[in-house]
Amino acid sequence: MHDNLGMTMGMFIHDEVPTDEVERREKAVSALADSVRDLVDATIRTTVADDELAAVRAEVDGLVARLRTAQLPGPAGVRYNSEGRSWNWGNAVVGRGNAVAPPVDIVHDGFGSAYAEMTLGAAYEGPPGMVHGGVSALMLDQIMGETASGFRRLTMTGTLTLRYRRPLPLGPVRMEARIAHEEGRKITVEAQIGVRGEDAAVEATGLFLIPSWAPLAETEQGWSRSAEG
Ligand SMILES: CCCCCCCCCCCC(=O)SCCNC(=O)CCNC(=O)[C@H](O)C(C)(C)COP(=O)(O)OP(=O)(O)OC[C@H]1O[C@@H](n2cnc3c(N)ncnc32)[C@H](O)[C@@H]1OP(=O)(O)O
Repeated sequence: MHDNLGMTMGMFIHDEVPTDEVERREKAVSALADSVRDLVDATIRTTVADDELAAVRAEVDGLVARLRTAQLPGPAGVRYNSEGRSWNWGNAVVGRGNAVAPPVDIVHDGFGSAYAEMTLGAAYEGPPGMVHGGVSALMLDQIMGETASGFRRLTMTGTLTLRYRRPLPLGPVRMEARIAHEEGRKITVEAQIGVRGEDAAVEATGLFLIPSWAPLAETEQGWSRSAEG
């Protein structure tokens, strides 16, 4: 039988880059990702003529070639240094270098509770003018996982249950998560996303597990910034 323990702690990359250097690079990478996100939005909504599209495409291809002159052999991974700083610039939700990720900035207001406010544009559409249900699920999974972990322990999503109560319009949205219950390696998190100040559009309950291969105890320093399984 194929076991499911394909992951190990060793998959997290110890990368001894000083924290100030990580932060400098993170700023630069985030700025580029923001511009690329803008490019995605502009691509979706542009009505310029076909020959102008072709001209823009040639310029974009040139930029891609420049970035490819020096790059990692695979995904960005989850990295950490011995100062307790971690970074995961490719993460599908909070990766600072990931322009495909929605513009989410999760705030942890104490252990076991978090929120995020963001504006979702044309790139996240499902039903006309509404946020795609999978995008809501994606963002909720991340905030719930981070809430379960609190950057003190490693957690992975075991089960995620969503109830889509009403459509969520594109535009400014808010999500919130909190730990509802905890027992051994099992952490239950409740969350919701909706228009700020209105009833929730999507409610979520999730069971997050500290995998059997990960330390159960909290780390001494914790991870000061996002990492994920
Ligand atoms: C750096 C930090 C920052 C962390 C920041 C976190 C941000 C994360 C955001 C991203 C989150 C993701 O996308 S994570 C990626 C999506 N999730 C995954 O890929 C997980 C894939 N599944 C697995 O790797 C594994 O099945 C695990 C780790 C979930 C469980 O394996 P295990 O650790 O060996 O667990 P096991 O001993 O079998 O079971 C322990 C107990 O849990 C129950 N259990 C096991 N699996 C499940 C399940 N899926 N749903 C419900 N319950 C389950 C069992 O019945 C058992 O109950 P009992 O008998 O004890 O009663």
